[in-house]
Amino acid sequence: MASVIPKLESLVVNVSNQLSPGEEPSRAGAVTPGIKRLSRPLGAIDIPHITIRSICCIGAGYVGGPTCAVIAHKNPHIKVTIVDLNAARIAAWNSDELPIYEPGLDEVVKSARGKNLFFSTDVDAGILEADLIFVSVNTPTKIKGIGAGFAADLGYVESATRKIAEVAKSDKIVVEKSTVPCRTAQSMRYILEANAKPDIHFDILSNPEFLAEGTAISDLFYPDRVLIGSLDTERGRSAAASLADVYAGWVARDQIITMNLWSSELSKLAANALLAQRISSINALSAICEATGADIDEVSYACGLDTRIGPKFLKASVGFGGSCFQKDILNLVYLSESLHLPEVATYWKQVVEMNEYQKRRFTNRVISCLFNTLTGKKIAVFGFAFKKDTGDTRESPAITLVNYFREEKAYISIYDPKVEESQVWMDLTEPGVVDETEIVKKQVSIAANPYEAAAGADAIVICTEWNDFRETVLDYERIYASMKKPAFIFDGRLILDAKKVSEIGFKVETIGRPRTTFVQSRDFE
Ligand SMILES: NC(=O)c1ccc[n+]([C@@H]2O[C@H](COP(=O)([O-])OP(=O)(O)OC[C@H]3O[C@@H](n4cnc5c(N)ncnc54)[C@H](O)[C@@H]3O)[C@@H](O)[C@H]2O)c1
Ligand SMILES: O=c1ccn([C@@H]2O[C@H](COP(=O)(O)OP(=O)(O)O[C@H]3O[C@H](CO)[C@@H](O)[C@H](O)[C@H]3O)[C@@H](O)[C@H]2O)c(=O)[nH]1
Repeated sequence: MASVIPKLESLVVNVSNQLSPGEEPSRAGAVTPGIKRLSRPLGAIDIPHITIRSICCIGAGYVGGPTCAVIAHKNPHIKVTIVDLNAARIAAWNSDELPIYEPGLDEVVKSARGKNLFFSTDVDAGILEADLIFVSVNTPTKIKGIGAGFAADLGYVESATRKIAEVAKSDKIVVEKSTVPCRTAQSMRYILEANAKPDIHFDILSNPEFLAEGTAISDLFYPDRVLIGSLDTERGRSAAASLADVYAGWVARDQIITMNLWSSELSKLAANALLAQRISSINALSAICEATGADIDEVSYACGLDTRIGPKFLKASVGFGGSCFQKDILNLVYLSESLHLPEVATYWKQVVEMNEYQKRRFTNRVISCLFNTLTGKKIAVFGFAFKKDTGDTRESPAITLVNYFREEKAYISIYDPKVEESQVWMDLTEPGVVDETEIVKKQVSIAANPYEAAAGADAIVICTEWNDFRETVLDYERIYASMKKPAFIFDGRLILDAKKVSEIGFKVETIGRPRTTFVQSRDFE
């Protein structure tokens, strides 16, 4: 696998003159009868196109699973088969315990599974049968080789693409669902055409996914937009029309947008970069609030009322996590560097650096409030998932914080309502290091509930904004009674009514609000 990665990457960043005549992406304003392109909705389809009867999705992960389950649920006439090499994951999709937690997902899967929705490890059979194939495999940040730490590892995309070329015996529409660097579709086309059987044609579309974890089902049911990128050729437009029909099973036509392939690929990276940038901006301002007496929630509210800014994604936090934001921004940084645009690269990199700073800054505040030492102290960590309503811990800020606390020789007790215990040990250890879990367990334990986590603790640190941690849900008086005194709460998610909780006796420290306790050098109040 590793040996093919540089090949694909070099194609991705060096293809400026490699399109065939007549296959140049459309120019601004070009309108094809029946298809409105370039940010305009896809209207009534009056160009010939095939009706999709069978879909295969390669990759049964956080995106492939929910997205294609919803497609099946909303299109009972389409057979949808989701395939994956991971047999345990497929077995879980076929069981009562789905492999991912997502509100509403169980109902959607149960409505269609066994009727027109199937989960299988038989990748070849899925490909053979399908008219349209989603490639929804992982595209993690490369950890070795050229671009390590920044570039997307396209090995899984390449491998899935080669498999399609090897197996297909009829024309296929191949859809990039994974988040990929700009011009990956070109690389996929080279691979498909170079390996295809005679007289078999592949059309490639980009159809990035914008769902957020925790709200995946409602995001899929009511998307802000569905984006389809295609070549501006007759075949490209026709393939886009076929995919648009699938979404039109439940999405209004004027929300289905078509544009050129490269705009579509870049729009996905751009949307994530812009969202993450808002969080880093508000987190940077939270540091100013803490030092001045301003309140970040009030600042967010005031700014968000400006209709040009809007209120969403302005919640200060202990830092953004999740499998996408950091990975996709680093991908954009790498793309910018590959295109010899160092200033652009530096600009976006700062969004990630600010996020790292926020996690360090919050940890420093915990240490400083706890009288400048964590040695031997017990810290209860409330929440380990990267956000509420998911069991996903990828890039969760809680992992970074727990590691910082460990370095300070604290004992840490973690409670999260959805994260599996085995996942916590995986996240806190290096892969392949023998017996490391046993070493970690000397300092870290997993609690069955928040009361157990907090018992005997010096401080609670709220890392995830689960509703379960609000003072309206938890009995903080009981928790206070069980803790060492002074008992601290560090609210890294702005979910508590600090006044109410401090009335119980807690010392409450909230991100983006001035310090209330043990201020040595300056009186901020
Ligand atoms: N997680 C999200 O919320 C989200 C949202 C939008 C877009 N994305 C993007 O979607 C893509 C998938 O993300 P995810 O979170 O679903 O990843 P994931 O790791 O949960 O799932 C990917 C799956 O693909 C399978 N796979 C890899 N190579 C395969 C192959 N050759 N054949 C069959 N199966 C194969 C893996 O076994 C895995 O189960 C990524 O590019 C990601 O950036 C993710
Ligand atoms: O105001 C905010 C909003 C979010 N977050 C944090 O940001 C991270 C990401 O949250 P969110 O964007 O809601 O979840 P994701 O599942 O990572 O979804 C993002 O990444 C997906 C993968 O590309 C995209 O499809 C989605 O559109 C995009 O929102 C989480 O740690 C949140 O707690 C904040 O700190 N403050």
